[in-house]
Amino acid sequence: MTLSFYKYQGTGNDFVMIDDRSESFPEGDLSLVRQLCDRKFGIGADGLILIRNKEGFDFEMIYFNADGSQSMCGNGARCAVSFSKFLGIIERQTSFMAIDGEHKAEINDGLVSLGMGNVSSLTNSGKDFFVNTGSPHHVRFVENVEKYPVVATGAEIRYSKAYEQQGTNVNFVTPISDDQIYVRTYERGVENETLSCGTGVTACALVYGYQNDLNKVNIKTPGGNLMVQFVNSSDGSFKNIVLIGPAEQVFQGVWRK
Ligand SMILES: N[C@@H](CCC[C@H](N)C(=O)O)C(=O)O
Repeated sequence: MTLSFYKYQGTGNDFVMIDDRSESFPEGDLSLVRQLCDRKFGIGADGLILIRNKEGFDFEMIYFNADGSQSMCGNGARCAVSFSKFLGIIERQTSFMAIDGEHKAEINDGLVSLGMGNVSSLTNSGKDFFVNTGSPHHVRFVENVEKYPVVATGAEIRYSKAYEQQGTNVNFVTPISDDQIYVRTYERGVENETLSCGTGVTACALVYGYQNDLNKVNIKTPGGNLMVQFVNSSDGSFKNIVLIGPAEQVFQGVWRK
């Protein structure tokens, strides 16, 4: 089998990107997805994205975590927008389909602004929060996130009774200033910490915005900086949510097996 691919990263969350408008990728072959994402025996990535044609939209993004499971991916979607521009499918603005529905996005000077789905509520989980931003996210505020045991505690929460059914991503947050937070994320489907998680930082920004009556939050992650803007209704519901940050092509190649 021969497969042409591109590698993209968005604040260090990295993806194998495949132009699959011909629909030749065997999308049901999850062991192939796992193999391609394997960092020792494959190309290596947090996830794999197929770009396909979709009637009524510029394209469809089909996202797989490194373990073959599927969900919405914010950083992956920003990379998919950048890749679609590279392929000549879009110019500056787009409307595309993802697993959680339609998204609109725009590229300006390498920065991708991605419209996210509305969030109707934040749920309290003890002192923590749960928010679904297209993917499920547990949010915990901690003293010093740079020193926090993200992988050990993240795995404990992800596999806890409360999330037995679907699992969850787990975010740890330390405020840096009135409008900036530092976020580290344990990702379901990668089963490890990633350098950044787009739906995760969005969830954390909404919780911080709710607590501090903000409409915009800057986020630092181990992989770089992001910004989330939103209309905050002050009752735990949010609309016009936009995730903004860089998305870059790293290399292209051919995989043979
Ligand atoms: N890295 C992603 C989130 C990918 C999905 C997640 N691991 C899940 O299974 O819920 C992002 O940038 O949002």
